[in-house]
Amino acid sequence: MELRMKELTRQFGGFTAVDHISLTMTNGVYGLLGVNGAGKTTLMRMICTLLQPTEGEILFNGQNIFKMDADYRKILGYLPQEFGFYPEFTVKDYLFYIAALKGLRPAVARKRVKELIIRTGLSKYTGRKMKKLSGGIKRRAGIAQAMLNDPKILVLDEPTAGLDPNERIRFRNLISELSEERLVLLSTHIVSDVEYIAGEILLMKDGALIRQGTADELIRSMTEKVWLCRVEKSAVPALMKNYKVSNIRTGTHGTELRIISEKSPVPGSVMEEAALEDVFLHYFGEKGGNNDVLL
Ligand SMILES: Nc1ncnc2c1ncn2[C@@H]1O[C@H](COP(=O)(O)OP(=O)(O)OP(=O)(O)O)[C@@H](O)[C@H]1O
Repeated sequence: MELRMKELTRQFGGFTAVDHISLTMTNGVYGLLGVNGAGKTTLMRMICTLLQPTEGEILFNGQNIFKMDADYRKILGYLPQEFGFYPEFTVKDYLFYIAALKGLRPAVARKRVKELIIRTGLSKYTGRKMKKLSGGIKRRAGIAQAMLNDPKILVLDEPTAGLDPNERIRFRNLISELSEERLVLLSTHIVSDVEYIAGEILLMKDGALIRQGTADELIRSMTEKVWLCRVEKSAVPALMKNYKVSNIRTGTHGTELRIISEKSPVPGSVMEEAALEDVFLHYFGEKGGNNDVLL
């Protein structure tokens, strides 16, 4: 299986939200990582045929997905950032409703709903109204609906947004499990969401794909280094202004900063091994302490 984007572009008026992206994906988990407004949702909406490209094309096994139309949607599952549901529906009603919309035969729908309720850990909540579910449980229902047609391509837009750390880990594990024998594309601006489960990480900035690779490959692609610097508290504002600071820890013996920089920022800085969070800051971070995406 192959999903291929060729020079994919989407403009809104004069603004280019997705800028000539060329990419080939096969089975496995792809993590689309970028700051807010990078163009992740726009890209995903095109992959889900909800938005026409201004230029370029998307091919599934060589066929244009917009021409494949319903045949393509049969093999697609999509969890949007905000997904609509009738608030009065119970989880079970909701899943059967989506199964009907997807054109599943009743016997198949019954089997799939049952399987997915177990797989997504929804057994306790089947009779609960959608409007009464917590964010994490609602997203489990969202994943279950996206999986109803056993899609070959599963697209998840910020599936962990607003989840607590436990739910986030549960979700990651679930996505890993679901990724067997299918392509999963998930978008996030949280590094840890993709660090362990994405075989391939795609870095998106201002509509373009600026890098792709495994976590290790991306770490090796850094031209800057990571430094641990212990300084007096009074030196912190100047360092924050002039460097990309990924972490600050204040202790009894002064303040320790983790800084991304080509050269040692202050005498006595110790070079540290880079992590994926540092890669994010290397490519997306700004000097001047404006790194709230990370902190
Ligand atoms: N329908 C639209 N009309 C005009 N501009 C749009 C439209 N949809 C998206 N944009 C713009 O395109 C850019 C990319 O938006 P998009 O939602 O794809 O980014 P994103 O990476 O998914 O961000 P977020 O993580 O905040 O959802 C933004 O500047 C956004 O304002």
